[in-house]
Amino acid sequence: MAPPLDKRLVQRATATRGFLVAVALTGIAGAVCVVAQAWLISRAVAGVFDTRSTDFPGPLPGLGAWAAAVLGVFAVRGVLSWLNAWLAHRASAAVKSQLRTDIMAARLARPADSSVSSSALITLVTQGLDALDGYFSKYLPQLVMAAFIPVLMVAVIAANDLQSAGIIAVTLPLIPLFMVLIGLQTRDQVRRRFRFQTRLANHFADLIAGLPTLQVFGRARAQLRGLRETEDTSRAETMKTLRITFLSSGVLELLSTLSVALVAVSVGFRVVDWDLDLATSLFILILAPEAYLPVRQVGVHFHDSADGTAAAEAAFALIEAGSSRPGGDQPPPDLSSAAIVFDQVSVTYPGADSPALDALSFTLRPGEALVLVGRSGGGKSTALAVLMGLVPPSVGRVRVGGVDLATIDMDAWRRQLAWVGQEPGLLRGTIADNVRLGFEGASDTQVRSALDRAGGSSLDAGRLVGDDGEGLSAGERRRVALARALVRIELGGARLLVLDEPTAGLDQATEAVAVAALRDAGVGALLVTHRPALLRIADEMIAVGGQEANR
Ligand SMILES: Nc1ncnc2c1ncn2[C@@H]1O[C@H](COP(=O)(O)OP(=O)(O)OP(=O)(O)O)[C@@H](O)[C@H]1O
Repeated sequence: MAPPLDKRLVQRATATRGFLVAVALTGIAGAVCVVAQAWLISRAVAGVFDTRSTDFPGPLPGLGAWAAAVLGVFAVRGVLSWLNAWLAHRASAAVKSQLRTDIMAARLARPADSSVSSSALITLVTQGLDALDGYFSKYLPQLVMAAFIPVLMVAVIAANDLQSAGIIAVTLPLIPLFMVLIGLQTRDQVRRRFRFQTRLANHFADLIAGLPTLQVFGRARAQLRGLRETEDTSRAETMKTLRITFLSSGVLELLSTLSVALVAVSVGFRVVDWDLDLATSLFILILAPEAYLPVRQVGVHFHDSADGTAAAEAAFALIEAGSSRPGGDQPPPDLSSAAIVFDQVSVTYPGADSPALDALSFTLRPGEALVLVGRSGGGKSTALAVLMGLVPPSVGRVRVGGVDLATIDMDAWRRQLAWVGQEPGLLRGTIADNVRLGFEGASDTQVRSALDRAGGSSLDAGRLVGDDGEGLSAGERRRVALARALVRIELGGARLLVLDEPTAGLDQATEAVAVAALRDAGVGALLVTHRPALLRIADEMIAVGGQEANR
């Protein structure tokens, strides 16, 4: 079973401690109202039946005052319970927002982390964390109330009748005991359900993204079958969890009902024997279930919150992985005069048996253009990712002007780089907006000039681009990315071009224009390409993944 109180969740809830204290206080104030209400009802009812009662308020008309008092307490309880729910939801919203910010910061620290897919990340920050509502708005406040209210109830009952208080004090701990036993059985089930739900969400996201391919290959229907199977499994897991939830609340309900019945039997016998007056017995009978209720509710809300805690575990794993930011604090040496040295750099991705990049060594001097060549899958893109600080070397090191890249401030280092990837990342907005990612202050004329020199003279800078470059051809995306890199060098002060097949998909004439622009950029370049036009501007070729180098 998950611990009753997840320390990491509560520690993260720094913004919400005030809220949580207020939630507990309103809950306890509500319990005091319950005691007052029980007292009023028991006196009023006993007064009607027990003409010998000294508290008898008089004949029936006098009951009006009692009824008004009970209604007053009801109203106060209503307000307190509304306030309690409002505060709990505020606390939950604040924690979720804090966790989302932390997850995004962790992802930004390790943007190339392949251990969590984008769709899994999206599922986690949306519906995953929303499941924490149950934890913060129900479970946590209930846990605090379960710590105070039963003690208050037992103390009040003990002041009136020690025997009833004794029965409650003995039977009450059985409920948490059973909760622990049930929790031990449900822990694995809850985790399994969370995994299935995440898998279903990922499967669905993949399916939507790959729909055109699946249609062309005539596999869309087969995939739908697969989706249905995953959905069926997820439904079966949900039903299993629900069965356990209903069963466990039934067990806890039965246990507390039997315990209250014990109190009722003991009180009943003593009322018959005139050992206990009617008002006190009614008071105890009304209060007894209230002593068990908060503890029982903890069990109910524990299941409500289980999805949230499973999501929180996934969130913490991500945040903790992201807390080890690549790089350090050292300012990077200026690439106009510093050489980059790869010294026996190897990378083995998590879970892989063999290295993706094996003992790569080369020196890139200032202003030099160096091309990485080699078989597909040989590790060329991985070498570029190491240079940009997106993937840490598993073995070996990269030195810049003699300084280990692992100790350099990554933000400052990346300001010296202009990057064009195999699949350039474009954001929703205009083409000009995407070019300005290279340098925010670029004027319209500068954007236009960069687009022209990148072979994009036919591209309208004001044209809208959808999510992830939707609406642009692969070649058009590369030209926008090239223009962005040029702006980065000319206006943003970048000193090294990092290019991964930047002219793939361009026709010869457009490629010639782009290559000329890259040659004229006047900075060093580390590029991966198989295109002869680009190979010609290289000062040196480095073999990666087994192919011989050609000088
Ligand atoms: N994020 C990742 N997680 C796990 N393995 C990866 C990851 N990225 C790449 N790989 C694997 O590492 C190896 C090298 O990949 P990389 O993309 O660096 O090769 P490449 O030489 O650039 O290939 P290509 O010329 O086809 O673009 C491949 O076997 C690839 O499957």
